[in-house]
Amino acid sequence: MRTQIAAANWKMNLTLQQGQDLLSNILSKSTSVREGHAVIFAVPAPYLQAAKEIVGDRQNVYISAQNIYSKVSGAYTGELSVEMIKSVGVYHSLIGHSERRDYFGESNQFLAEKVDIALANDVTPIFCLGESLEIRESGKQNEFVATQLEESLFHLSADQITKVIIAYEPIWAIGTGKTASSEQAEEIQKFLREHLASKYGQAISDQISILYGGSVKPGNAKELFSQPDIDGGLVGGASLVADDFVAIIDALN
Ligand SMILES: O=C[C@H](O)COP(=O)(O)O
Repeated sequence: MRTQIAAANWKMNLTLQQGQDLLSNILSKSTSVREGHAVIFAVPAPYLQAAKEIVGDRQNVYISAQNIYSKVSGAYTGELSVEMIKSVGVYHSLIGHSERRDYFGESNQFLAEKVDIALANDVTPIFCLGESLEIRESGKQNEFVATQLEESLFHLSADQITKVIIAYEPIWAIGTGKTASSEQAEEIQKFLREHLASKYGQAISDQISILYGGSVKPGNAKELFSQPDIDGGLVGGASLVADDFVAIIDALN
């Protein structure tokens, strides 16, 4: 059984106090996260340490960065390194969120470097991919996400790929209130798993958690997460509301 994951992405929202209150509130309502499940909070960089302190030694709850740079240290003003996040006890990072790809021009090749630096430093990449509305309407979504996988991840060894969490996020469903139907999401996530299997074999592919992201809400989480190739969600807007995110955690299989 693959790990079933509810991952919150706060994006560029909340003050420190608001973030601390939200996290404490969620953890007080979701007191234990059972084996086989994981709850991850991708918080703004200045809050990583405080968030980590709130989580303490709770089992299966993790704090994540929203981005890392492809180098360990050096003259890269404004960037965040794996060594920095590890120094505050954080061992996860989103990599390749569509907002990073779109607004900051992050290419598949550049993201491959970020994945490499993360894995070389025992940081788990939560690697995001997904197609735009234009690509979806042209019917080329499978081809597009296959290229994203190939160019950023297919250089990894079988051992390395099992350490990556993948999040499929159709750009047209992010923050728009339009969710991919559970059939649409399952269809492409099944394809992603088959594509991983074509490279690494079914046994390896079956170990990789593939999350769905894009307007996940309490009302649709259960149906999405009950699909065979959807192993939880990467949640933006609804992760900013304690009761909503707790309901999404509760919807994990
Ligand atoms: O990282 C999360 C995704 O971008 C989804 O955001 P959303 O739940 O607000 O649509």
